[in-house]
Amino acid sequence: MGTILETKQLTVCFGDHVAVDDVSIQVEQHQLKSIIGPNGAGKTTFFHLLSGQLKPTYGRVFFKGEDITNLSPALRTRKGIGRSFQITNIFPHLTCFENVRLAVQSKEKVYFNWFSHVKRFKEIERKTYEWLELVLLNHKAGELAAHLAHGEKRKLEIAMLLALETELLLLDEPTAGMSLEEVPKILEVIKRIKEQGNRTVLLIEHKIDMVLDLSDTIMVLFNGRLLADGKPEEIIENEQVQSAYLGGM
Ligand SMILES: Nc1ncnc2c1ncn2[C@@H]1O[C@H](COP(=O)(O)OP(=O)(O)OP(=O)(O)O)[C@@H](O)[C@H]1O
Repeated sequence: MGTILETKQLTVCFGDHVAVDDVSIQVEQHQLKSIIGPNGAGKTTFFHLLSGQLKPTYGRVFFKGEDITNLSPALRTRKGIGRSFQITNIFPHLTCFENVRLAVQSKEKVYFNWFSHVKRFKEIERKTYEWLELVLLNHKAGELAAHLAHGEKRKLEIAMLLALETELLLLDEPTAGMSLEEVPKILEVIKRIKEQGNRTVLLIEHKIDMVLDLSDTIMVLFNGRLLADGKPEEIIENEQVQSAYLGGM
């Protein structure tokens, strides 16, 4: 295991407002790190800087040792950084199966030999069902994505990110807008991804029980600054974190 993602003094200003302020972190490969902090702390802005939607005013982002600060979002995706975009990445008029198959196919090479083509097709189909199974959507394979419940759409989006062989998953509040019944299912999906052991996950989440249950480490942002970064038990005990949260509320 080593560091897969690193930020050095990452900073972004909107006019006079410093939304992310001098944040230096390291994320270990195959770990799950959560980002918590009160509303407006800079969590989503920090994700924008990692995925390339925003360029920093100052500081650098490194992925697997390579400086990616100036790369576009598309190039970062190709390198293995995938972000869930609150279901805007799915094709509503295709079935769940077709959505995931598109992602699987985009990672496969196509051969123009009839026999290998048939074999390849079966392999793509097998992989597609595997991803649907992992996100607990195999029973919905034939259903149009547009007809899914909100939580199911989020799971479909995660399946597509996994099928794209994303090494680093950026999940921004995966339970946002979900019904109470849907939340445990997304929790189960993230646990399954962790159990597979070959992805790194950065998770923004307000549900603190879920964060404590899932995280190897937690970083806390407050007014754009990194207030704490450590194991869940250290974060819970941290007095600055406690007062920031209580003060923030
Ligand atoms: N494009 C922008 N222009 C100006 N200010 C912005 C912009 N994007 C974010 N901000 C400000 O930066 C701060 C951080 O916002 P951000 O959305 O990152 O917080 P957050 O921690 O994700 O909050 P929440 O938990 O409510 O989603 C806020 O004060 C927000 O108003």
